[in-house]
Amino acid sequence: MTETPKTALTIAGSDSGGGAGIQADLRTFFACGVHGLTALTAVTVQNSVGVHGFTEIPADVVAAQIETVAGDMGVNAAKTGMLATAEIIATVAATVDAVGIGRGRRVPFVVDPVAASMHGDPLLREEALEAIRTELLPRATVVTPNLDEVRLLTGISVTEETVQREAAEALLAFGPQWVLVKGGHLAGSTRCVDLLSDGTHVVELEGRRYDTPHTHGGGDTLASAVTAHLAKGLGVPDAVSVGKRFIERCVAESYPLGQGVGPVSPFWRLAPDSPAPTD
Ligand SMILES: Nc1ncnc2c1ncn2[C@@H]1O[C@H](COP(=O)(O)OP(=O)(O)OP(=O)(O)O)[C@@H](O)[C@H]1O
Ligand SMILES: Cc1ncc(CO)c(N)n1
Repeated sequence: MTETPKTALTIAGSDSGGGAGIQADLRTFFACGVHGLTALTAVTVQNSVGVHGFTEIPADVVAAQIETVAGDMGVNAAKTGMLATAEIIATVAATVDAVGIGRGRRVPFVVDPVAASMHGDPLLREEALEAIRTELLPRATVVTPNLDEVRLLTGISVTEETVQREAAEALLAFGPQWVLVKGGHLAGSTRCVDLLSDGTHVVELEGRRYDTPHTHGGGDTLASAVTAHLAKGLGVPDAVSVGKRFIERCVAESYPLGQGVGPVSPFWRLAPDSPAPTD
């Protein structure tokens, strides 16, 4: 018999194109050596060109998925992706509380406050933003907004790296333990810097910026890699640092697919000479 791997739960939407959402989360969990559990929140009709619509899953079914795997298999770390509506967000908040997931609890909780696809198509109903602020951010061990999400949540436009700190402070005021302000959308630089802060420790995670349009699923893949490494027992700064090295390589290995934006790729992890960044 093989030893049981750690488990990571993703609470997220499906991307029919397979590059983002729950599909990206599962392949990242696999690539990082943890067993992936899922609570599906919405089904998007999506390809490399954009999101053509979505249907959400009833909130009680989202809750039941979380409860049923947590009660039987146990969850070592969890993350959120697309949550679609204020009702689903409130239900997820109550359910993670009930099963011991979240800031200050046994199980670390990564909140990726997904608001729109990289094409600008909405993945969250407008009225649900306030629910992210009040229901999810206070429960987050780490929140991982991109720059558009930073602007929506705080009103701060990050146009240069120096403003990432101010944005992190503004987000910390909503109550998460750590904030990771991702810098993928800061154009015009050869480096790609994400800023991690808990208000006391501020860490600049610098990576190379690759000149590729194919970064679909990058945010989901980073948040999932962080979640996987939290599940394995790393602390937040180490899990984020490993996650950043993981996503950097996934962007380097991204590929074209379809007429639009191709996905980042964790396939390099399958090569026998490619140890995980923590190995
Ligand atoms: N061209 C690039 N080269 C290297 N790393 C990148 C590049 N673009 C983004 N990244 C990294 O990928 C991760 C995701 O960042 P980004 O800000 O793009 O998130 P996102 O907008 O949520 O992603 P998504 O494309 O899934 O919507 C970050 O660690 C960022 O630094
Ligand atoms: C389902 C889904 N979740 C998240 C994203 C953001 O990458 C996306 N495009 N689709």
